[in-house]
Amino acid sequence: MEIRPTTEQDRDVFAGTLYTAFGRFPETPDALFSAMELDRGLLAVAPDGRAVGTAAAYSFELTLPGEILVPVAGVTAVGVLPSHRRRGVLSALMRQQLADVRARGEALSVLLASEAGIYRRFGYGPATYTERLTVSRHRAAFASPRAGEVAAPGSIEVLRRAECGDVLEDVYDRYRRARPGALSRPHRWWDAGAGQPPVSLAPRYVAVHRDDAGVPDGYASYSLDSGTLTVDETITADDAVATALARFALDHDLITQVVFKHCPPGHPLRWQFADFRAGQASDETDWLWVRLLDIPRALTTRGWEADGELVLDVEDPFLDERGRYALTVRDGKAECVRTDREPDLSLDVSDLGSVYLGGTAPSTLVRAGHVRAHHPAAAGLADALFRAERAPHCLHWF
Ligand SMILES: CC(=O)SCCNC(=O)CCNC(=O)[C@H](O)C(C)(C)COP(=O)(O)OP(=O)(O)OC[C@H]1O[C@@H](n2cnc3c(N)ncnc32)[C@H](O)[C@@H]1OP(=O)(O)O
Repeated sequence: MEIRPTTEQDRDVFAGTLYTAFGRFPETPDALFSAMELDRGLLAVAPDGRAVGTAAAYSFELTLPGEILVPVAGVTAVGVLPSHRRRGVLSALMRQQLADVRARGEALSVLLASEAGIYRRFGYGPATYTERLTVSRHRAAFASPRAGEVAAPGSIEVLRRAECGDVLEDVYDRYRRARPGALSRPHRWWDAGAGQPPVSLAPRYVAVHRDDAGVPDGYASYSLDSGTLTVDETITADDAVATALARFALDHDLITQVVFKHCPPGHPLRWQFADFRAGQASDETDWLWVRLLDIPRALTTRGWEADGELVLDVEDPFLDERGRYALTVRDGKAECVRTDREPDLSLDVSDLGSVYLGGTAPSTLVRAGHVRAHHPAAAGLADALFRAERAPHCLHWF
């Protein structure tokens, strides 16, 4: 079997193979295909010349703790024909793709996993989480007066998605730069309506918040159905604006409940209600999976809030690599060098991916038996070091 890069001429065969892998019959070519970077695509071709597997990657920027932006590969469009599964086609695609990502100089690769059982073996670990919050409108009074005080000054205008122009793109871009775990949404995504609402052009209303000077600083896209107002996403870098947009949704007439999709775990909204049980969290799930391809570079690039030292023994079975690294953080800057000192923790590269953005505590993985702590203080030390001031969150779908 051959793994070969794709070109524009492969668009139809790539799409056909991928759709068959997912068992779908799209009536029109998926808008997502207009955002596809076919120079980053791979086809697995059987000896008879038939394409049997696909993989691709988008070029995104990921925000790391410390508001540091890095280029990453956003792995996507992975599929193998049902007739050719469990013969190593995906493994061959992943091997080639990881080599390509490294060759491009990207230290990290990320993805959303269709099934959680697939990607650990390739070195990916779940790193950000998301949940939905369902709020009964009639129990949603804020604890006054304190919670009301944090609402932002400014105004809200309701637009249709098609009337929003560049507003959503601009607001999203400011938001994602300040939010660890967030991905860029390249212009062509907005242009082509590639993705989920409100990136797609599906009919939606959008509450656009503007500050006192009239500059858009937040939005919530939503739809109404059978008494439920569903918010696809609330995007703002300002907590007070998020509060104003939540209040707007909760005060909407003709509804009994508001469903806020894509909330980061620990969202402050529940704490703002007089009745703590007014909001119920559900459907917690992993979102972004992270894979480190250059461990010293990845560790020295992210921001750090606590000083400390840790020796990590990292195994990467898929790439047949192993390394022991001394990570030293002083004044928020990290150094990471190979060492032969005794390790504090031994872990798989997928577990390093899970803790990298600060969204998974190393001690949880020690307790789960994934990570080995070599002395009693090691897990606590690692927790203090990897913790991010703000939990990473990603809601971009790709
Ligand atoms: C980022 C994204 O695009 S996510 C989308 C992923 N794609 C899909 O879910 C589409 C439907 N599924 C498929 O197309 C295929 O089943 C794939 C791509 C998931 C797997 O392709 P395959 O060619 O069968 O995988 P391959 O034979 O290389 O398997 C490698 C290993 O992963 C395991 N594996 C493969 N798929 C799965 C799965 N869905 N769940 C658990 N384990 C899996 C195999 O058992 C094998 O394990 P082993 O090394 O211990 O023997």
